[in-house]
Amino acid sequence: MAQINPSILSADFARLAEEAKAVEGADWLHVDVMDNHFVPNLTLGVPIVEALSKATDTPLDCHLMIEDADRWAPQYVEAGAGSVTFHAEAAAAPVRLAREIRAKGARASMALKPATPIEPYEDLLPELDMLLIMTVEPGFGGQAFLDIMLPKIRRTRELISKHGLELWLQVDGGVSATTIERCAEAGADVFVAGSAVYGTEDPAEAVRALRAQADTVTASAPWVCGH
Ligand SMILES: O=C(CO)[C@H](O)[C@H](O)COP(=O)(O)O
Ligand SMILES: [Fe+2]
Repeated sequence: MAQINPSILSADFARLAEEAKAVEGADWLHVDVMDNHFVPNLTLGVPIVEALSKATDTPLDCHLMIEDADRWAPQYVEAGAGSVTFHAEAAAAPVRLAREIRAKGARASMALKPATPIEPYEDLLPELDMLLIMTVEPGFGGQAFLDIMLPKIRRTRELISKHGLELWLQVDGGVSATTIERCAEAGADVFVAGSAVYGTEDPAEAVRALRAQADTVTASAPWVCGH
């Protein structure tokens, strides 16, 4: 079954706890951490992740768009994140970092910006629980989906299959009712959606509708393992 991870970036930051509860039933709550250095935007950090993890039963999927990921990522596990994604471009020692995240008890995930190819990271895939392919330039919600990322999603799915891995393949950026099926057809099975969830009247219903739409594709996909 496809997983839908609503991005809190598109929620009302003055009511974060209520907004987190509004999507209970989603698989994970996606939390975008930005430091105004790795990306030109600033959002939230460890204390807010800690507060959010106490405010909702939905596990937190922390997407760290920050420099010096090696130093900071483990702190997000300690703050209560169930999955921590660092950027390949921001990690000095990605293997050591992934092992540290796993050893602390969270799922380890690595993200690639649009211009970063997957191929140099092929041998690292067994160290990861999820790979995130950005389908916009990271930094802001509400941007248009980059179709040119579809071949990279496809190639990544092929590498995962070739190595017989149970790695989740996440897409993030511009995922909506008009783009989710293309992502699923290319091989994604975890879908982040910000504006397509929180920009609607009924975020919980938007999550259900997106999941049903993705499942029309993933239900028959050979790569989908029992999530
Ligand atoms: O990582 C992100 C931006 O860097 C966000 O997760 C993403 O943009 C979600 O928002 P939307 O679905 O509106 O594109
Ligand atoms: Fe994100």
